[in-house]
Amino acid sequence: MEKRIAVILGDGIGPEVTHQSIKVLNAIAAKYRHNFTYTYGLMGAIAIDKTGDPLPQHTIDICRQSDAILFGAIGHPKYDNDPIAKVRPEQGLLRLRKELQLFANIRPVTTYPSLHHLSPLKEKQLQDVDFIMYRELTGGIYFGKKELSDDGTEASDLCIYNKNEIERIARLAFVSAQQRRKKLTLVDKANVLETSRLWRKTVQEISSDYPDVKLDYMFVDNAAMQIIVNPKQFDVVLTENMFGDILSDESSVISGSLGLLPSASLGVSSALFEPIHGSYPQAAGKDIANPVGSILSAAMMLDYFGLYNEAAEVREAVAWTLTNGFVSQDIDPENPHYTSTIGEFASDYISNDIPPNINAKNIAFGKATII
Ligand SMILES: NC(=O)C1=CN([C@@H]2O[C@H](COP(=O)(O)OP(=O)(O)OC[C@H]3O[C@@H](n4cnc5c(N)ncnc54)[C@H](O)[C@@H]3O)[C@@H](O)[C@H]2O)C=CC1
Ligand SMILES: CC(C)CC(=O)C(=O)O
Ligand SMILES: [Mg+2]
Repeated sequence: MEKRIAVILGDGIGPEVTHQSIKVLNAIAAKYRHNFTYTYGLMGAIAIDKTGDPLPQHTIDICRQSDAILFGAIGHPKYDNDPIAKVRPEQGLLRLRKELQLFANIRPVTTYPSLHHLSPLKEKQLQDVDFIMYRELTGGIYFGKKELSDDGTEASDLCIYNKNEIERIARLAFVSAQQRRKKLTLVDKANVLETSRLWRKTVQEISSDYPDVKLDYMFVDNAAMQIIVNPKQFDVVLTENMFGDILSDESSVISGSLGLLPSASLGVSSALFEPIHGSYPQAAGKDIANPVGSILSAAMMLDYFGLYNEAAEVREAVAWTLTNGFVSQDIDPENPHYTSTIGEFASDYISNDIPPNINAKNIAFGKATII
């Protein structure tokens, strides 16, 4: 199969984690005789530095001309710490999502038994957790009108949703629930927010088209608590943009680290795949970030291409690295491995280059060589 992949490495750890995904995709391509070609575009702080624009037209063009987009992360402390900067890296990502109408952000949350003992949560809370979050991605408060008063002492952000925006992602979430455990939880703040009431009304109305799915509702403050105390109650979680942003970072604690969770952002004719984390600037260039969220995003991309066996093999390679202790310092600070080592081992596993009796404890920190 021939696929053109637009790659946006971005800022901070974006390049180093995305390079591991490319290693893994290349191993898949070689093994299954696919031809993946990569075209690179700039976005974020690096794009501002080089062009003055966080999303240059060239990047939009290559994204439109590709079959899928693989994205790292954007963001830089020089903008985070400058509240009056007018041009910001995040504007690039938000604009790209809007331009390509990437309205459905899908974030699966699973746990790995081999990591349970490293989790801050109790083992019994982690067993059998398997849910998927459908986060609306092109509407809501992130895209509403922003205002700052002339004297700079008052600010507002408008949260706006229309029925169509709610319905199109809700239908995807219902279909996902039909293919899973047939439960859909709408998370909102309908006791307070008019937009949330529109979400409830719209989702209620279309629920009759999916009679086999049990629909329930949860206020977002309660959901933030339930995700930690009883995560296995969830199957498909549907929510608006900002709530989904916050709850999915929180959900990553169940898996073990923010660095583990992948995502797919689907639109009408484009699809983008990115880990849910940001640019983690403290780790940039140190080869210590967890690449698994990015690698699993590449697996979601393979699913999107219809390459289900290949996607399953990438997930198997990741599970193998985690089970055998090839993990980064966020997972195991006592015995950490480099980002690049984990990527190499995952791709070697796919290429069948891994000796069966390999053990992380016999590997020097950061070196993909057996002692
Ligand atoms: N999609 C994107 O590109 C996003 C960009 N950002 C931007 O990223 C920058 C940093 O934001 P933060 O709030 O610090 O969020 P962040 O997600 O970059 O990092 C938060 C914390 O999560 C952990 N972490 C994140 N990714 C990790 C990885 N791969 N491996 C191991 N640990 C990891 C680290 O402990 C880190 O301090 C900001 O400029 C922000 O605007 C934030 C979220 C998403
Ligand atoms: C720029 C932010 C809205 C990105 C983010 O936090 C996310 O998509 O998870
Ligand atoms: Mg986020």
